Amino acid sequence: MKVVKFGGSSLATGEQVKKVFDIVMSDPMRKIVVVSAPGKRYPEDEKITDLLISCGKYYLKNRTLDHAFKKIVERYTIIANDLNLSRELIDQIKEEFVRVLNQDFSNPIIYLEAVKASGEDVNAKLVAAYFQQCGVEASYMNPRDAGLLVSNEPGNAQVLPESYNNLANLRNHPGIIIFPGFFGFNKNGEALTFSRSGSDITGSVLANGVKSTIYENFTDVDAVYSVNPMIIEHPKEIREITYREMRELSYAGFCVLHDEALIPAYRAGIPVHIKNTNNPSAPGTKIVFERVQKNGPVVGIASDNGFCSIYVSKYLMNREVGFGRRLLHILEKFNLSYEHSPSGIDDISIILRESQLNKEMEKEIINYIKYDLDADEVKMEHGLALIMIVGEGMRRFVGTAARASKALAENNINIEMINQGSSEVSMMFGVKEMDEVKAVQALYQEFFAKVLI
Ligand SMILES: Nc1ncnc2c1ncn2[C@@H]1O[C@H](COP(=O)(O)OP(=O)(O)O)[C@@H](O)[C@H]1O
Ligand SMILES: N[C@@H](CC(=O)OP(=O)(O)O)C(=O)O
Repeated sequence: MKVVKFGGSSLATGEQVKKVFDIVMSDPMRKIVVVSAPGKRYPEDEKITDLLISCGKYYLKNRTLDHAFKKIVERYTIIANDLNLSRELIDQIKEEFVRVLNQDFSNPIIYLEAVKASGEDVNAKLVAAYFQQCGVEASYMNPRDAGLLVSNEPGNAQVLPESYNNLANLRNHPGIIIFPGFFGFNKNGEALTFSRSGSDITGSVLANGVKSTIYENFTDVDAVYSVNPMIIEHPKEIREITYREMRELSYAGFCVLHDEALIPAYRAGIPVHIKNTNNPSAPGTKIVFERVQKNGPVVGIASDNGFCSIYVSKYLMNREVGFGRRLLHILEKFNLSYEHSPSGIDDISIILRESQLNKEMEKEIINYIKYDLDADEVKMEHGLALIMIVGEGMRRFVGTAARASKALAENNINIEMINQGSSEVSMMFGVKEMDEVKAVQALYQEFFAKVLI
């Protein structure tokens, strides 16, 4: 049995849904199909999930349907019409969105979660209706009926361990199951979503639950590339990558797969295969336990921006037992998570996502650190980009950091900080945001220009 996930780009139009159908039908092992809500048809287009967020917020405030609602119904209507689905189904879709928008308003956060989840839920019903119309035994599966239980963390839910046993029963379900991605239910029966792009997580969780032979994740690119294709044109394709390498790269900016989508598959030893809905015969990328080392130490280079650093210096910090703990405790008080913390004898930097902070908090944090920790200097630096070079081979190859630093120096890029991951499969370079693209290009030249993948 195989679990197959199709992302928003694979379901953005009726034509795309037909491709999805052909792909599923071409392999009788493909029994569980996880779907996202329709995504962008072209770069400036809007994703259904974004439209739902804006429409839900508006309805909550004004109790009237706005322009976003019209666009949502229009998108599903176009898709349904392209697939020759009945007028009745289109009316049901509209009624379903009106029903979701008129649910209990008492908890605005829970309300918005249900609205967000409805994009996937309605799409799964639509896709199931199309499969049935084509004469295939297929049915929509509600995550609540399947027992997909999640934690009470709106917009960032985690799967509860008991879900896996519940989901195992799907193995006995007749025909093809069309399962909405992106959300599950808490123990009160309320819909809660994973973080954005979380349908990838649903696919991986289902793959683990039913012990799928493989988890196939269909998207709109031929493979995972060694670098974001928006930065380098036609970058080298990765054929095989380990779970650990892929998790590092996903977390650091390879948005092709959600970084939390690897662990459930990994724990059950299920390989993940990234493939292209628009070119299903392309070999794609396999995510596996171990791979044969080819072509040097680095498998991929990811980057992301929107980071800041808190630099703290204090003479004899090295001798002060508990300094690090007290510093991190201050961040904990402000409910801040951090990414890295490179340190020296008398100083330490904490790298955080800027979006967690505002000016007020910033001032307060600096004061706390200055006075509670009696620091000599505390400063906040904004506008940082983090570049991550990743590869299991880095453990064995000598001189990877030197090659990377030399490539950056030759391109006149100042390195603000360097941090090697403890597992030695990743190395982080902090640069100014304005240097991000140039830095990725320089590193790509250094590590991939002469490689034959
Ligand atoms: N290293 C990479 N390899 C492949 N795609 C990448 C990479 N980094 C970023 N991407 C982007 O990820 C996109 C696919 O992810 P996403 O839009 O979430 O797909 P889906 O709609 O299938 O969920 C690609 O179109 C590509 O622009
Ligand atoms: N539709 C949700 C979940 C998702 O996974 O979407 P996509 O497959 O288009 O990344 C989102 O936009 O976040």
